[in-house]
Amino acid sequence: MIDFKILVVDDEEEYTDAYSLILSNIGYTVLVSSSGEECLKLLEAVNVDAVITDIKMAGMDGLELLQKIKESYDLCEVIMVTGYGSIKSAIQAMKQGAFGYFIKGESPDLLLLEIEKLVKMKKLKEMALKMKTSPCAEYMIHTKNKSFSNLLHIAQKASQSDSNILILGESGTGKEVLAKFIHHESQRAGNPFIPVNCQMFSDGVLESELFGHEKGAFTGAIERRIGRFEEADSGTLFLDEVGEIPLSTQAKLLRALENRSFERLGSNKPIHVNIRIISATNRILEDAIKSGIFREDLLYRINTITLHIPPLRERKEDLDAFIGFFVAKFQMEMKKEINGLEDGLSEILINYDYPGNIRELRNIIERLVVLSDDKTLHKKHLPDSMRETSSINTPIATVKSLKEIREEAEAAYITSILKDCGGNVSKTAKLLDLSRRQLFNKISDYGIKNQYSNK
Ligand SMILES: Nc1ncnc2c1ncn2[C@@H]1O[C@H](COP(=O)(O)OP(=O)(O)OP(=O)(O)O)[C@@H](O)[C@H]1O
Repeated sequence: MIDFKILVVDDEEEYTDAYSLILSNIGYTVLVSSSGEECLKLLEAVNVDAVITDIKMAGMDGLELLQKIKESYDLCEVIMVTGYGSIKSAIQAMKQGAFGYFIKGESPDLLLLEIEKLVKMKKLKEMALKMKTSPCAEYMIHTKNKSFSNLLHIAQKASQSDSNILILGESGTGKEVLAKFIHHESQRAGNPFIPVNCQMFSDGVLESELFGHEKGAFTGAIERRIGRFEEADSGTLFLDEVGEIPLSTQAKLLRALENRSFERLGSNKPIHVNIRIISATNRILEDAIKSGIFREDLLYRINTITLHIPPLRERKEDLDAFIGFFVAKFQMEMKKEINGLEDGLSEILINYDYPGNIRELRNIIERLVVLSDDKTLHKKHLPDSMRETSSINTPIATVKSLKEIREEAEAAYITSILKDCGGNVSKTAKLLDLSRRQLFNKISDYGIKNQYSNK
C-alpha cells in the first residue's frame, strides 16, 4: 500500500471505475466522487493528497473545482482530465495551479507518471518538515538494507557497553557518523564526543594532540595544553584513520588503553580517564600488521567489536531515502524550495556506483540544489564524469525476454479487439472471456490507449 490518497472526480461512472481500478491496483488509496460539489464535501472530511478531476462535468466544472480546492487546500494537488478537444482549458488550468493534465485515451502510464512525481514531491516535503522539527535530523540512520540493519542492531547493543569498537569501511561510508550515533545511543551521550583525525598530524604532534603537554615539554610548548584523551574524559574518543598512527605513538596509545591512564608530554604524573574508544579506518589492518606498520596487540585492543560498513553501491535500496534526505537538508540550509527531480535524473542517481560513497552523493545533491533555479533538480547540473558514466552504462540493444514477447502479443490483440468494439470495455471483456476488472488491469499494465472510446 502506498501512503498516498487520491480522489477521482468524474460524472461518468465508467471513468471513475477505470481510474480507481488502475490506481488501487498500483497500491494507492482511491476515493471517487461523481461531481465537484460532492468532491468538496469529501475534502472537508478526508485528507486527500491529490484530486484527479474531469474538466467537463455537469454542475460545477473541473476549473471551478480546481479554484475552490486551491483556495482551501494548500497541500492537495490537482490533475485535470480532458479530451483532445479541450486541451486549451487544461493548459489554462495549469496556469491556475493544477499540477498537470491527462488526456483521455492516452496511455494510463502517463497519468501514473504524473502521480509518481506527486508522491516523490510529497516525500520531499515530509522529509523537509521532519528535518525542521526533529533535533537529530543531522544524519539519516534508517536503512532498508539487511546487512546495514544487522550492523545497526549490533552497534546499538554495543553502545550500551564500554567495549572498544573498530569501524571499517571505504572512505565516505559514514564511519564517523556511525561513531557519533553509537555515542548518542550510549550513556555517555551527555558528555563529549571528541574526534581526532590521526592522519592529519606528524609523529610528535599527534602524541601531544592525544596526550597533551606541559609548558616547556619541547621547543614551542609555551604553555600547558591538555590533550584529546583528557578532553574526552567521561565521553567518547573517536580515533579516525587509526591505521595511520606512527609505530612510536602506537606503543604509547596501547599503554594508555591498557592502563586507562597516560602522562602529558614533559610530565611523569599519570592521569586517569574514563573514556570509550571508537576507532575507524579504511585500511586493511591485517595487511598493515604483515607489513610491520601496525601493531597486532593494538589491533586486538581496539577491535573488541568490529563493525564493517558496506559501500553505498551495496546499499542501493537506501539511495532513494538518502536522496530525499539530502534534498531536504540542502533546501532547508539554502532556504530554497525543491519540488521534484527532472525525468530520468532519479534513474541516473540510482544506477551510479558512488566510489566516494555517501560523501559523494551528498556533494552531488548539494550541487544540484545550488544550481537549480526553478524548484527542480536537473540532469544537466550533474558533474560531467557522472553524465558520461550514465550514458556509457545505457545498453544500446536489449534482448527481450519471452515474458515481454508474450505481453506484447497480448497487448496488440487486446488493442485490436478494443478497436473493433469501438472502445467498449464491457463488450471487449466479454469477447476475450475476461471480467471487466481483469481487462482494466491489462489495459493499465500494458499501457493500452483506449482512443477508440466514444467519449
Ligand atoms: N547516514 C548518514 N546520513 C547523512 N549524512 C551522512 C551519513 N553518512 C555519511 N554522511 C555524510 O557523508 C560524509 C562522509 O561521512 P563520514 O565522514 O562519516 O565518512 P567516513 O567513512 O568517516 O569517511 P572517511 O573515511 O573519509 O573519514 C559526511 O559529509 C557525512 O555528513
